[in-house]
Amino acid sequence: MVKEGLLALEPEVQEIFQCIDNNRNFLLSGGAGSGKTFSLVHVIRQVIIEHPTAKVACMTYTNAAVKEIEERVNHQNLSVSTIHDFLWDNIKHFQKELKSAIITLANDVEAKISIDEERAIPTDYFDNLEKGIQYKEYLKLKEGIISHDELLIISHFLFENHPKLSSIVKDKFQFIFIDEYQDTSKLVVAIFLDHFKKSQKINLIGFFGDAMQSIYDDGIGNLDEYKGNTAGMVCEIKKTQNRRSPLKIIELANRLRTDGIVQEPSTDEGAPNMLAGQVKEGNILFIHSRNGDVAAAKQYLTLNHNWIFSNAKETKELNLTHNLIADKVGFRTLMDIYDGDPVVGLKNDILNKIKNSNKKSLPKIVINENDSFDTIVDEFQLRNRQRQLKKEVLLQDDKNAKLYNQLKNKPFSEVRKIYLSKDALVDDKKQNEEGDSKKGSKRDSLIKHLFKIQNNIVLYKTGRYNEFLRVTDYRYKINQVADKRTLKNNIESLVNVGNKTIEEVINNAHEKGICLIDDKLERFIVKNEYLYNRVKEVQFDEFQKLYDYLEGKTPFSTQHKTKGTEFNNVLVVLDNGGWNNYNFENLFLNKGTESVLKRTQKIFYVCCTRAKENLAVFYHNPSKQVIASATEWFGAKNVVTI
Ligand SMILES: Nc1ncnc2c1ncn2[C@@H]1O[C@H](COP(=O)(O)OP(=O)(O)OP(=O)(O)O)[C@@H](O)[C@H]1O
Repeated sequence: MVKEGLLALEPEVQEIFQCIDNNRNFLLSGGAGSGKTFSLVHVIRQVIIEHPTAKVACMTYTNAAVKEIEERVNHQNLSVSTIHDFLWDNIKHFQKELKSAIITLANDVEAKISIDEERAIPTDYFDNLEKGIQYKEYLKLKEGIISHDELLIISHFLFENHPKLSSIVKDKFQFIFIDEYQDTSKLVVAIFLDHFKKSQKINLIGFFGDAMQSIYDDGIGNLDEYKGNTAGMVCEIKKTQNRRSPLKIIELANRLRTDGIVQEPSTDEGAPNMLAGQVKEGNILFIHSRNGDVAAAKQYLTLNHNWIFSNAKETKELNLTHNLIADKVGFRTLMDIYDGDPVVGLKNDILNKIKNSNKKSLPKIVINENDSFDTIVDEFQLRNRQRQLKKEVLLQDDKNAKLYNQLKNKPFSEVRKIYLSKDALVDDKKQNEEGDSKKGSKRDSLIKHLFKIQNNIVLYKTGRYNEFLRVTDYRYKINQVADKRTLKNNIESLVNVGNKTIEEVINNAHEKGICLIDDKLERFIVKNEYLYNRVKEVQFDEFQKLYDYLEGKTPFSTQHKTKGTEFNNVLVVLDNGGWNNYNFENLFLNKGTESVLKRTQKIFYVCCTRAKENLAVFYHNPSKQVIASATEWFGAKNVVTI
């Protein structure tokens, strides 16, 4: 029987439906730009047509994919979420089992969950929790709060030991699709492919992804051990055509792949890499210089190849870390507060020492938590006499000394709670409309509040008045025309932030009724006094630069966050910023520690394959051997020195 609309679909999607018809789980694999995300959307749409009563869950990592899927398939039977939210939604109501799972795991020395208690954890340990077990951005196991890593471990345990749970989820979702499967944890794959089998109910799991693009160390990498044509295994369907990249980039990408998969340009006239029935040629360049000046490379591309870096939608500069980008965009102070606080660093060193002494067979370090931070620091310095005295070094710098003095007399029990993470600042995952942590934004409440203020400013400045009226807190005050006039005056006085500090703008936005200081922010300030005192003094216009960066309005992105996206012009900066998990020299020499080499090869593959027209790679001061490899990969005339 010819199915509705199916013939219009690509052959690989038709193959997927053969698997679906035979109740076989499947894996759609293919190199970058082969159109996996595109196919995922088609599969979901077709499933909804063919199975109008079935519920479909789709899990994905990248913002680009969430947006694309939500925009293109807007249907009540489809729920798109992260894997973590999916798991939590499905286990959170089983509080009794959850509590018992955590206790069992905490008492198992092999398991990676530990409740910091001297004794074995009794079975009634969580009986008096008011809100039960909760899932949050941070971990407080004693209070029943689990975070990302624990969620995976606990979910795995529950599905492993309660086949009924698998039945419930299988009944709820007849189709479960997982995008970018290569970066999914092994535990998650085990839930869907091992533990689901313990239930007789029928549902279908589909994976989409590319083993060469597994760029996070905690992912499964590939599904090799699950591939097969028998029930419960995954049937692999390969996409070999490339629809994104021009010829030269496809050729380069084929060299970079280490698994022997060779892509060919698509024969599809409608594909983005086709022009008048021909696949585009494209351009690739390897630029190097002695001084490592990326700005000079950009100028070269602007003058000689007409790249327009101010067009953030078309042109991107990819750097390995947010830290490498902070100076270029202009949010260095904020980055240093969240990612380089020397005093909190010292506190973390102490905590790590204590933690390690618990694990190793060394004498256990016991401290008095009521002692002042200063006392504990001194104690630790005495113990580690051979090391440089960090405190003394730290105090030589006036700014650091000021920070140290803020904390030195506080009890250690209080200082230990100061937790700073750059994710709270630079997570690019937007919060959902309800503003809750639900959809997994790691931004903290202060940064979320600043985003809210800046959203108001941007909407007004860009003339999107209706949207502005929908988001501003002033909306509740508007009863008559005069109120709108007041609002206009208020927002106009807020828009020009000049040299105002973050604190001044927060207060200003509150007083003018544009963005009110809410309970969440108030609680945050009380709980995070040290952090707030630092952030509040930074100029608001520095935050505005960060905002533009996270909203994709600057030409910068990290190499990891660029996965799943595509741009006309891509400049890849090969600088590891001191992060020795990556080694770009060894990438070209094909040597070095295997794990580092593989990791670097994969990130480089991801970066190069983002380009739809032109790719340039910038390398600071390469050796002769690196240039020799680059010449082989890029072609002699495409290796230029500036
Ligand atoms: N069947 C198709 N017809 C027309 N355009 C397509 C088709 N499939 C994919 N494309 C386009 O080709 C480009 C690459 O597709 P897509 O982003 O889905 O690839 P991908 O395999 O998910 O890539 P990556 O692994 O790099 O994320 C996109 O611009 C997409 O819109």
